Amino acid sequence: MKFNGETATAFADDDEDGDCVEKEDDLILIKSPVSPPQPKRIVVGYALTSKKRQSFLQPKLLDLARNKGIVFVAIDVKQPLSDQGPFDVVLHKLTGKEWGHIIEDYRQKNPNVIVLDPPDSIKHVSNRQSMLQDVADLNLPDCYGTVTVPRQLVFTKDPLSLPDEVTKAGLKLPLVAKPLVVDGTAKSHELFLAYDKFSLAKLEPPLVLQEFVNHGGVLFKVYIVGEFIQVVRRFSLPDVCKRELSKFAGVFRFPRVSCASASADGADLDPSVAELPPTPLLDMLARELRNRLGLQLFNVDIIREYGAKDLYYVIDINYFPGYGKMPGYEHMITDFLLSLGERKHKKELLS
Ligand SMILES: O=P(O)(O)O[C@@H]1[C@@H](OP(=O)(O)O)[C@H](OP(=O)(O)O)[C@H](O)[C@H](OP(=O)(O)O)[C@H]1OP(=O)(O)O
Ligand SMILES: Nc1ncnc2c1ncn2[C@@H]1O[C@H](COP(=O)(O)OP(=O)(O)O)[C@@H](O)[C@H]1O
Ligand SMILES: [Mg+2]
Ligand SMILES: [Mg+2]
Repeated sequence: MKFNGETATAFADDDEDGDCVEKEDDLILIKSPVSPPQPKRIVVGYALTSKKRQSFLQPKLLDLARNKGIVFVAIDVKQPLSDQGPFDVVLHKLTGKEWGHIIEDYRQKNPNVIVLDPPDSIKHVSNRQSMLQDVADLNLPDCYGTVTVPRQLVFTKDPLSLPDEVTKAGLKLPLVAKPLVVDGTAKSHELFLAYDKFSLAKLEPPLVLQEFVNHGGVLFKVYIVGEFIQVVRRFSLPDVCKRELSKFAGVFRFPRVSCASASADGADLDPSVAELPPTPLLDMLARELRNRLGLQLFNVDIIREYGAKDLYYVIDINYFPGYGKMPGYEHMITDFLLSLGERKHKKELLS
């Protein structure tokens, strides 16, 4: 097409790849796309137990993710991981040493893939002693309250020597006895409340014996997803009074109260018990723990000592917890995955 002695061009239809084909007489020029670049699709491979798949990959998460260009792809653990993908992000929560080796090897060979989270960091929080060590070492400024851990003793020997060990360590009754290692089994969540130290001999080591802290029967679960934080209230064990302690003896198994999806958020609670920990305190705690633990997906169980307004105890840290119970979790997860995709994309452009 000629116009004023100059060559004018007209766009033909977009081709399949979005490149534009420009026709000029019998000359065909291929031009780069004129529309802004489309955001990259994020492919998330996941290796999860069937229980976790059901609770985490709910339709509301999958739908929102699809709308935001995030696709979830199941990893086949029976096939080599390197033959699958390519993935931008890998989410995993499976137990066993073998899986740990597979994922570590994959991480090393694929440094551009974001693996959530590193197996060594997960192992660190699967032991009830090491998981709290980082909290004990924190030394956060006290301006919004004090964060510490209950006094505790790790016991791995003959159970008959337990009462003596408890006396030597100077631990105060009652005690919570917890299996040392958390491995995803129901047994690793079988906890006991001990009213006297002699009955402890009935329990099976390795154990962590932790001083019970009265906290008004409410626990705060702080869910962390990268830089996002959300806190919910859950029901917990009731306080133990001195009279009760002098009246009873024995060890009592107690149910997983705080794990139940029933939230204590709407309950009619004593305001001094229900008041959430200050946001700046939780922000600081989450940031420090994320860095120290090297984890992005975890939650922290916190209690506040009854009658001591600003004294907080971290009692448990869980890797990749039950996010599906958290209201609006699908937004937090998809926003986080998008931020990872963006970070990965920028890194690739620079390399
Ligand atoms: O399944 P859920 O939703 O009860 O999640 C469990 C968590 O509950 P929470 O979100 O803290 O209320 C649970 O937290 P708690 O230890 O109960 O505080 C654990 O993280 C559990 O994993 P594992 O058995 O320790 O490997 C989590 O189990 P998995 O989902 O990882 O199997
Ligand atoms: N030191 C403690 N003082 C008071 N209550 C506790 C203490 N430790 C645990 N609990 C209660 O027991 C529940 C389970 O203990 P936790 O350490 O969180 O184990 P799990 O990993 O099985 O959730 C807590 O949610 C809380 O209700
Ligand atoms: Mg817990
Ligand atoms: Mg736990």
